[in-house]
Amino acid sequence: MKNENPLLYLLKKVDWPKKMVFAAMFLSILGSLSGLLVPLFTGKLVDTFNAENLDLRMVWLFIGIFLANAVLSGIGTYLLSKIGEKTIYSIRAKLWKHLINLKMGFFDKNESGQLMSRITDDTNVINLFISEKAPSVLPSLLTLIGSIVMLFILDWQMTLMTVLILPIFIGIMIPLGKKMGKISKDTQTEISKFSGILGRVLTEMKLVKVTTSEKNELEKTKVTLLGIYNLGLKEAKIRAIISPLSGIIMTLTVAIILGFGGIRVSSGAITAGTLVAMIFYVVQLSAPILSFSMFITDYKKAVGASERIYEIYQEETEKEGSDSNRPITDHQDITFKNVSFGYDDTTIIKDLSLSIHSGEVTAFVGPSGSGKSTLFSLIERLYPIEQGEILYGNESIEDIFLKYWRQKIGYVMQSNAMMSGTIRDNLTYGINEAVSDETLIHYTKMARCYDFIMEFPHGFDTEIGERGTKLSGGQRQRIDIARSFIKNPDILLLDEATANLDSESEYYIQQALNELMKDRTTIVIAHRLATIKKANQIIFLDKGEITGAGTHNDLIQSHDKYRHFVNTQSLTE
Ligand SMILES: Nc1ncnc2c1ncn2[C@@H]1O[C@H](COP(=O)(O)OP(=O)(O)OP(=O)(O)O)[C@@H](O)[C@H]1O
Repeated sequence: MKNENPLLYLLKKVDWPKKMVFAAMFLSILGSLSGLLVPLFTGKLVDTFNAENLDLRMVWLFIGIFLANAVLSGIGTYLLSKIGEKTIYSIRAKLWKHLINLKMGFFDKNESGQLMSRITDDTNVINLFISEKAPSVLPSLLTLIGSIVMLFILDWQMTLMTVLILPIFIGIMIPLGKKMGKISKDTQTEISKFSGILGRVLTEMKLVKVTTSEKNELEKTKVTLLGIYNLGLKEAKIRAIISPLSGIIMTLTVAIILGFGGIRVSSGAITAGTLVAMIFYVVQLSAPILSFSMFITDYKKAVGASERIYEIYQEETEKEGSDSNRPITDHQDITFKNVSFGYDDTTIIKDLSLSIHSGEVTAFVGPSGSGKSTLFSLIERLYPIEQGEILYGNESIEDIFLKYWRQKIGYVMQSNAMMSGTIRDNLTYGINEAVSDETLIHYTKMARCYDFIMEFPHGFDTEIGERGTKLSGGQRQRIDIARSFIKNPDILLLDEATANLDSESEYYIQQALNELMKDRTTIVIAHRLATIKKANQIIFLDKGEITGAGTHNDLIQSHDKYRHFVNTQSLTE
């Protein structure tokens, strides 16, 4: 696996349009072969012209071959490019599909801007290679080999002298190509770093402004931008060597042919027509030689870009769990059995066992960093459990089809995550069937957000800006709650927001939550005394361990830390 060619690895993943590949190859081969006849006929024409009996049929045949060559090459090139475009489409679509299904841990480790750069910039480099460079390989190769063969046939001694230059050329090109590959890989890394910074800064612009960090951020990007600039210069230097070198080799070859050719024509060893044909072939050779010399560098660039995409492919996607058709019984208890978990080496959840009864309210309380949100992530199966298991009824949640499991759960996050788009888009995000206006009105009324939505001129179709920035914190919470109403989940994970809201807003949210929690298994990270008092059981979590469980009254009497917690946390009444 280690030494696998990453570009080849990506190409193997593509669904090739086999018939089209075959047709395109056939046409390009035909085009190249007919192209090889053109110099030969030109030579013949020169010789016949000299003999004073110009054969008109020959002229027509020549024009015919010339036109056929042009048309065949044109169609062949188009088809090859079409295959290139299809290939890159397939690579992008598959990469995106793989990426979106990766485990949460991957997204914790990688900056979103950098990932975006891999999907856009890196695939662009590969795109250039596949849809523009690679399709010309076969026709170029045929023209190259064919022209050399024809040259040998016409005059092998003279040809031998000219092709001796080729190994020198190749000997220079290969190390240059390698260097170019490395530069390209470094450039892509720098570009993705730059995209990473852009992504980070642009999404947290408010933080940048209020901390007056513009200058610092500009300084950071300066280094990266200079890095990209210097790498660009290095690349330009190599290209500056390659282009004139190819020119020199070309001129040298033509000079040899002309010099020796002149002598051989005058000595009668070859005809003038043969010399014309030979020069024609040498000229025809120059295009493929040039494109091959660049091809090595473009290939190295594409391999460099593929390597970074290959790395993403080596990351594991989320396990879907078993059979997608097996139904799951609703309203089951959730049981943690000796669950241990850590994001990396440090254990966050330690050998935790607990039962969450169906239809009841279980509240988690405990100091910051004790692992409450982590437990929610484990229930959502965002991270794989290291030891133990979580059961739904008698079945491990890992065995339930992932999509079904997550559809059973409504998660009202503390951050009240929103997508840019309209209020309607956000209310129905993740819901696959059409949601009628009546349903929206019904549930937004239950979530106490209908009135404020209607105050906007565009109602449900109001744009809320990136991550809902055009809404207030309280408004976002209620839209998030309404979203959960519409989803109608069996299990509700509720991370109560700690944001201090005015008493009216707080009252509405409380009403909405009470409504939402009815007839569901509710697991709540509680910050409101009202929620805690209502809970059927309260779990006190401390450094990933349960140190107390019971009702509010039980714990107030028996658990010192709990009593202290309730008294000092100034929980919202
Ligand atoms: N994605 C992550 N990667 C690595 N470590 C993490 C991650 N998320 C949380 N942690 C760590 O896990 C520990 C528990 O965090 P968690 O968010 O579960 O605590 P919490 O009890 O919900 O805290 P709070 O009440 O402050 O939200 C913390 O030490 C935190 O640093």
